[in-house]
Amino acid sequence: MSNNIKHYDFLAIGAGSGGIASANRAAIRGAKAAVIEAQAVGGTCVNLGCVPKKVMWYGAHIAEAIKYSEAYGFDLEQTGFDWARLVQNREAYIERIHGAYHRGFESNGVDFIEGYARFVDKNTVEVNGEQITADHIVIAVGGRPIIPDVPGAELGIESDGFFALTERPKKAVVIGAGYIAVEIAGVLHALGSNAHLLVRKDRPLRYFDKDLTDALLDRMELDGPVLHTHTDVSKIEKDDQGLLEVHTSKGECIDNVDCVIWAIGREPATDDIGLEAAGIEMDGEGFIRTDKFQNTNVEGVYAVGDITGEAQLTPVAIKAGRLLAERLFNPEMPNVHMDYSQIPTIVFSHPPIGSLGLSESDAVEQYGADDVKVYKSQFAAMYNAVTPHRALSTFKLVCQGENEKVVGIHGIGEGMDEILQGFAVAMKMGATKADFDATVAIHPTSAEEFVTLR
Ligand SMILES: Cc1cc2nc3c(=O)[nH]c(=O)nc-3n(C[C@H](O)[C@H](O)[C@H](O)COP(=O)(O)OP(=O)(O)OC[C@H]3O[C@@H](n4cnc5c(N)ncnc54)[C@H](O)[C@@H]3O)c2cc1C
Ligand SMILES: NC(=O)c1ccc[n+]([C@@H]2O[C@H](COP(=O)([O-])OP(=O)(O)OC[C@H]3O[C@@H](n4cnc5c(N)ncnc54)[C@H](O)[C@@H]3O)[C@@H](O)[C@H]2O)c1
Repeated sequence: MSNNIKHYDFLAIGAGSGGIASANRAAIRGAKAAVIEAQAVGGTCVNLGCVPKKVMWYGAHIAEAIKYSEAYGFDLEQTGFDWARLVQNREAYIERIHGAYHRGFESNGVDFIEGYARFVDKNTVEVNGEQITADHIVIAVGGRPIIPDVPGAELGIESDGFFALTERPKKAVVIGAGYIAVEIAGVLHALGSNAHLLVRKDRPLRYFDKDLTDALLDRMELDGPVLHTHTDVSKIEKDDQGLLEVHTSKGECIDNVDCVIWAIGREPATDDIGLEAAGIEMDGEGFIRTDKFQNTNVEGVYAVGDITGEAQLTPVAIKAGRLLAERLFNPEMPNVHMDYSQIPTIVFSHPPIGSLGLSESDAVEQYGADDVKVYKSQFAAMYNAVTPHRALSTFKLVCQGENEKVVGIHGIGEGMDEILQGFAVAMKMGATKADFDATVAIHPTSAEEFVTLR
């Protein structure tokens, strides 16, 4: 091998959640490791996903608290809201995270290479005209938002564009029914935009337990944003004033819109990374499917994170990346792999939704109705109870079998985003309803509902 070709034990393509985690862990285990990134270190989660989204959600949370503060005795006069200042502070925070990543690379001995990588062969990639070789290469290139093929679609933005907004839209139309659509529409509404959410079927988040989405529909009806069900977009046009008109399949036109946001899913970023040069196979949608060890069809090449099409969540990419590095470089863990079952998830809606395991309908389908028992509570969280906003929370456990093993934990309500993690440990350990009942409640909380369900 020529001396001017850099060679590594482990090379990650993409410095997002999966790439960073795997390269750091490989280096910690003694491998000579590098990570290549074409854009900003941290990837989607840090720059265009979880982090900026959660900051906006906290902003929305404060707006809601101000709204109901009167009932708590406050006499506030809100004279304005500075979207630009929130964005500036958010981006400054993200800059600090970038710094922390670079310090992490330095202390672990990971080389950070800026540039766009393409495979030359299974052990070689080209970046900035330079070739780099590695014994092990992990593809962690993530995905990007989809814009559909609808007339005028380009007049809209997607989640990346949402985070680039420097002022609050006056009237926004969000199209889509998944996490991103629900979260962005909720944030816009709470921060004072006239926000509309357009879904093609009867409700957003259709793959979640129906009791949760029923409750979400009630909240949207009570609080907003305006939900348009059974609505497809047929075209988008610009009016004389430069505002947008969103035409729907129902023959309606939502006019005077200054921001249209597509949130209809993400596509894998595999189209231009030279997979064919290395003989790496994709599925029909462009995802790189792996076995449980994150192996692709080519020896020495792996994939982790969103690009695998598995649960597209940051902690999943991180865990899969770390476990891959352990398997490759830690002799004590030669067979370790990610367990993709029982992944807890939160939708940062208003209020948040938490979900883990089987929905009631999935449990019935899997085990039969006679083998499934559901415990459910609807209640007004104390936070709301003293305000005129008597909105309800819904918490439920789905149990299976004679010993009532908990196979599903679901909730929508204030605090649910922080409640689920601990219960996820219990479920992972195989807890039964009796174990929940044997646990002393913490009062007064919403979480105590889960251990007092009858
Ligand atoms: C709006 C939004 C909100 C989200 N909120 C949450 C949340 O609250 N919680 C949660 O768990 N998940 C959330 N997610 C999902 C989460 O961001 C992803 O699951 C996670 O970032 C996936 O990590 P990854 O490493 O697979 O890919 P990414 O984080 O997407 O990283 C891939 C990186 O690879 C780089 N890259 C691509 N091609 C190349 C190349 N050829 N050469 C070099 N670099 C390349 C890209 O620039 C990118 O930085 C959200 C996503 C979005 C879009
Ligand atoms: N809180 C979180 O953890 C969080 C937040 C945001 C994103 N994410 C992750 O990112 C992934 C991507 O999120 P997403 O919301 O983009 O995708 P998604 O796959 O969750 O939802 C896309 C939605 O758009 C709908 N859709 C598709 N084409 C459409 C069209 N032409 N018109 C109208 N609707 C259409 C689909 O029916 C689907 O409901 C999620 O699956 C999730 O794993 C997680």
